[in-house]
Amino acid sequence: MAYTNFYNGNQMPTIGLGVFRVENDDTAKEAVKHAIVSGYRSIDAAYIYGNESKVGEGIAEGIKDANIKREDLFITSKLWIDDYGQENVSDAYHKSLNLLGLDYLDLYLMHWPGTNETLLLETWASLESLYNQGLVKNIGVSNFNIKHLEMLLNHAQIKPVINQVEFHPNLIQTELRTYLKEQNIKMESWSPLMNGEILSNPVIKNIAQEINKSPAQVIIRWNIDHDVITIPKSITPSRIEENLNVYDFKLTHDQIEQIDALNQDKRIGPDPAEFNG
Ligand SMILES: NC(=O)C1=CN([C@@H]2O[C@H](COP(=O)(O)OP(=O)(O)OC[C@H]3O[C@@H](n4cnc5c(N)ncnc54)[C@H](OP(=O)(O)O)[C@@H]3O)[C@@H](O)[C@H]2O)C=CC1
Ligand SMILES: O=C1CO[C@H](CO)[C@@H](O)[C@@H]1O
Repeated sequence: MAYTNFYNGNQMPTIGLGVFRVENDDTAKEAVKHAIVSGYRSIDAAYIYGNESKVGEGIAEGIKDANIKREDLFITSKLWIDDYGQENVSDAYHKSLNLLGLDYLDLYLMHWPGTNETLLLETWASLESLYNQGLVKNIGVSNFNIKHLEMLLNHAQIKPVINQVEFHPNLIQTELRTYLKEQNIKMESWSPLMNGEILSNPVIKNIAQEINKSPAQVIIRWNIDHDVITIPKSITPSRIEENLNVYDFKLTHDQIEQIDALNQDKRIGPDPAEFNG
């Protein structure tokens, strides 16, 4: 497993398993367990996904079956907008911990900026408080655009280590990526495979054929080559394994440029400037 360094010296696995739209039953448990046994060390969960309890069971069984320790894993969850505000954050954090069966998270993210600046800043201050109390190892944000980040950084005591945003070959986020690099904040990509849609793109398929890898592996490698942490979701054991198996090759400069050229600034999810849950 390869790791990405945060500005604070902590490290996060470059690839993790996403669990959005995974049923809160044995599907979630088995996918997470299979991922851990196959070598994954990072899981991207969220309260709003409604599956933290079965994800937690998968984590517990994965630790046992892979014969590793909790500290070997990097578990992320996200604070949903309904729980923003100073009076709610600590309860929401502990609610996620209880569901996951954990006593700390490696990373807790504000899931969306929302449209209320005061509430955003108050909520970030509450995350800082969790961090300062040693209850969570790292704090970060998700779906923040440059405007949200500038506002946050004007007030924050602690910088987010990460911004998790939509990123795939049709939305390459050049401006935001440059800004995050300048700020020393890591980018993490959600829906890296465009929820499967981009896998049949002829350019991607061509490159995959050229190097004898799958389209998903090409895109995941393209994330790594752009220094973007990524969390492809799969509940299919062979795909879970395939998506981690990208460390024995690199894309050429030309192949990276071909994929970059697929950009259309096209989102499959909401625009953070407007979305409010
Ligand atoms: N912060 C945020 O606002 C958001 C965060 N996320 C996070 O990002 C994660 C990933 O994004 P997500 O939207 O789930 O979509 P992805 O882009 O990861 O695509 C998942 C889809 O691709 C399929 N797939 C996965 N691997 C392969 C493969 N090797 N070959 C062929 N098909 C494959 C999966 O099928 P199958 O499962 O059937 O194998 C599934 O249908 C989420 O699970 C979540 O953790 C997502 C959205 C928003
Ligand atoms: O991570 C995500 C998936 O679930 C949420 C809604 O159900 C989305 O808003 C969010 O972006």
